[in-house]
Amino acid sequence: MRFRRNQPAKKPLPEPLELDILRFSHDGRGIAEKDGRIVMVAGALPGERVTARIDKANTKLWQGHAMTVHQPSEARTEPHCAHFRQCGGCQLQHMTLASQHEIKRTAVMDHFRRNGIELPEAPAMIESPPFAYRHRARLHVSGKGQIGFHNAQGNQVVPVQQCPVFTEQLAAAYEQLRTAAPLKGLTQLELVVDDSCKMGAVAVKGKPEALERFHRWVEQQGWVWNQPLSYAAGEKTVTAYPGDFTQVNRAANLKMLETGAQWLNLNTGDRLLDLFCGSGNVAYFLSHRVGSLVGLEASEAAIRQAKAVQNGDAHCQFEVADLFQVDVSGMTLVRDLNPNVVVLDPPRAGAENICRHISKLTGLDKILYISCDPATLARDINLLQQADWCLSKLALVDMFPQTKHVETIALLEKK
Ligand SMILES: C[S@@+](CC[C@H](N)C(=O)[O-])C[C@H]1O[C@@H](n2cnc3c(N)ncnc32)[C@H](O)[C@@H]1O
Repeated sequence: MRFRRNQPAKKPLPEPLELDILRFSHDGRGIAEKDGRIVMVAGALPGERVTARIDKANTKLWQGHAMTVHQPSEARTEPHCAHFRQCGGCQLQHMTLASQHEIKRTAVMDHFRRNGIELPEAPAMIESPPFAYRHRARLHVSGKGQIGFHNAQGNQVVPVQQCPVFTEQLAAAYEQLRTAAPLKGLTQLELVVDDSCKMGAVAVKGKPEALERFHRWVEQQGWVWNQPLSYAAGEKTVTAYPGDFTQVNRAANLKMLETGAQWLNLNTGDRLLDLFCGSGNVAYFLSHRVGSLVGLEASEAAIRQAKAVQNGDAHCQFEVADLFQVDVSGMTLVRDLNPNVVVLDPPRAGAENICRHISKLTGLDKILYISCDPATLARDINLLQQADWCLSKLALVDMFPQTKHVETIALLEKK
């Protein structure tokens, strides 16, 4: 016989309550205070009085969502998408683009302040079309074979019919996929459209027979799943397989690269080291402006693509490297390059290890840091400042409108 220990009875959640929303959280929720406790309310804006249902209650923090808004803020707008609230993809569709920019600016400045960096002024925002910007999407499939995005908790697939942040071509392909593709047995797939409107779709996770069936269907549509797609990078064209990293917002990506190029003001005497280079989006945008270039990246597939588009660019070299493990200053390829400019474009984890050691590259005088996570960017810039680097330019890039995410680009110069 097995005995169960008595579990303490679960405390019931508090009744819905009326709250005055005081400020934003970094992820776009409204913050209120009640009896010395912080209450985070999804779908509520500063200045609003709302009735909120509490979904999670700890001693010091309650979390919930707005059921009724009694005094709407001027920053409030009607969400475009019927799935807003259920779908975890967008968090900010209920607010104007100007307020979205304000929260993103505040979030970046707060992260910098926490790391001891006071910004003299609010950084500029490189803007993007607010909708129809996304040319690539990672999608999930439910047990019933319905396709969509995860909910905010990441534990359920929301069967999305249409997504307003998809470009027109991606939206048309999504409709075809949703209504006609054999999805049962898959759990994750990626859909992408390249700069020549060629479609790609690759099953990422699922049962082997479901993957095979899906890829046969992809081929029947004239789409690709195991061939590279093409993207403009300035004067060059880079390629990447469906499922591999490419910037999701092509228009904002180009504006960001133009800003970076202007800040760096490169010439043919420059030697550029591009770390986390992917298949060469940044490297090829800048390659014709520099004398020599080395790109390093962990993905073998991406490096193969970067090498494949060199077209006689003998001054560009690309190699596979795990940049979280190696000290780049010790690599022969890097020592031979003797870079004076580094581009860093790491994943969300940032580039802490590199920032601790980068000053060993004694010829270096400029670092362009492109980041998709302001928390790790601020941590890394703090490290660089301690090693005699000075933050000389900073801009935000609205790479993911309607979502809480923001891209940031920073120029650091040696003191
Ligand atoms: C934000 S993407 C930037 C890619 C490229 N610069 C671009 O614009 O397309 C980050 C890149 O870091 C690579 N990466 C992730 N972990 C890595 C590691 N440990 N070492 C080297 N590269 C890594 C990813 O494969 C991805 O290509």
